[in-house]
Amino acid sequence: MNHFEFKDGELHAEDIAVAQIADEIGTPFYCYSTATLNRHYDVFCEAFSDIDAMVCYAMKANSNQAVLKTLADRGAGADVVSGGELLRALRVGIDPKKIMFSGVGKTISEIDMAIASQIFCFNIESENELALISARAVDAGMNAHVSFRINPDVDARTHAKISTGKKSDKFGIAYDRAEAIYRHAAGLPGIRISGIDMHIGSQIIDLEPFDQAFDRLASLVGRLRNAGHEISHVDLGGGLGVPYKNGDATPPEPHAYAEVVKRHVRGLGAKIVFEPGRMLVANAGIMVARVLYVKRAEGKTFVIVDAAMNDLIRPTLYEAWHEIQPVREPVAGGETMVADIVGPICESGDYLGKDRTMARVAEGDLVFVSSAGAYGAVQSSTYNTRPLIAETLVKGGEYAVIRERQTLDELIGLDHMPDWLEG
Ligand SMILES: Cc1ncc(COP(=O)(O)O)c(C=O)c1O
Ligand SMILES: N[C@@H](CCCC[NH3+])C(=O)O
Repeated sequence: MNHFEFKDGELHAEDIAVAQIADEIGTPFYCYSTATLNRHYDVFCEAFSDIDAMVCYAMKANSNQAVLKTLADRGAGADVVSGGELLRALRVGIDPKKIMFSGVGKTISEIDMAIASQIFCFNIESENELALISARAVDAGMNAHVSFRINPDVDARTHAKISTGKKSDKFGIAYDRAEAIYRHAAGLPGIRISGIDMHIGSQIIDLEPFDQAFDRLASLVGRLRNAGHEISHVDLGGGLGVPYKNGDATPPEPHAYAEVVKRHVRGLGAKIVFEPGRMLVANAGIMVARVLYVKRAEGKTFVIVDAAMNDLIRPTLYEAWHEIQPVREPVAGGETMVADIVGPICESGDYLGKDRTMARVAEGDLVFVSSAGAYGAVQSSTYNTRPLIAETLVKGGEYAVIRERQTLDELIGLDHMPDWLEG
């Protein structure tokens, strides 16, 4: 469900015409809907209302402070993967007791910051990280609450670049080594074991891999408890896919996913933690761009827009499909065209969509790219010295700019001239 709809022939974000925002702030920009964010969060939580669950939003999907605060105000905790994300979460007032720290490469300063903040838990991914966290906690005179991310060696059947639960992936502790590392951790100072964790990948549209992985994790929990370890929470990660393209296999609804979850963990008597990212924010956002040129080449038409791969890299990085349509509602039976929708960047990989049949557009028209709320703005870059674009948030009939478009002076000003080039 999302709140981007055509009304009176024009795309609206909730109750505001997207063209109005474009006229007022210029293009390109991201636009998010508060109502969709709230709705997605509520649907996910409702599916787990009958168990002890904690939802830690995987803020890597969209870490804008206003988006984060919208979800935090609804009750979300945060799954963070860097000191920067931790700071963002603390700054919007998320209770440290609802913050998990994931990731294979936590640095000393990030570990110190998380220990000092007394977060809910570190998800530890290696023996070396365990040793470092133990040492830093002892130095700080504190105990760090930890769980271990277990790699269940399950194929999530998603894009290879976003699959994380096979033993060939860099993530987690090998399933067969789990009991040994818990035994070792139990004897370390500064370490307080509190749970277990897994995350097998993203944009998963099939319940079977979840089923297999949860089954493996639940049996491991039994063995760890028999060995005397306290497993008071079980973190099942994120990964639930979202619909991007009409006609593709429909991803499972949260309640179907919840059934699989509960089948495996209901009897464990543990708090169940989730780290959803994409399913909360992907369809709560669009990217809006303006057509610069329509270029007819031999056997091909290119719609060149003012947004590019630096603003939304998913199409070229993961061959991802995002629906692209004009902001003015196409009339039934109107003229169509087949085109590649591309940006101004000097790479043939700079496209937002290829061979798309769409309503005919002309120079100056506005188009929008759907399902761009997750892994959109957060993965943007300034390649070709293109400033980071604005982000907006709509609520009812109002909108706010929640991140200004970067100015060229800000962008170029990040460079420093060494002494030998001065003058
Ligand atoms: C550790 C961890 N948790 C949660 C997520 C969120 O995944 P998704 O956005 O697919 O829900 C990710 C990203 O894949 C992740 O790496
Ligand atoms: N960036 C990826 C998802 C990565 C998930 C993070 N572990 C995407 O856009 O699909």
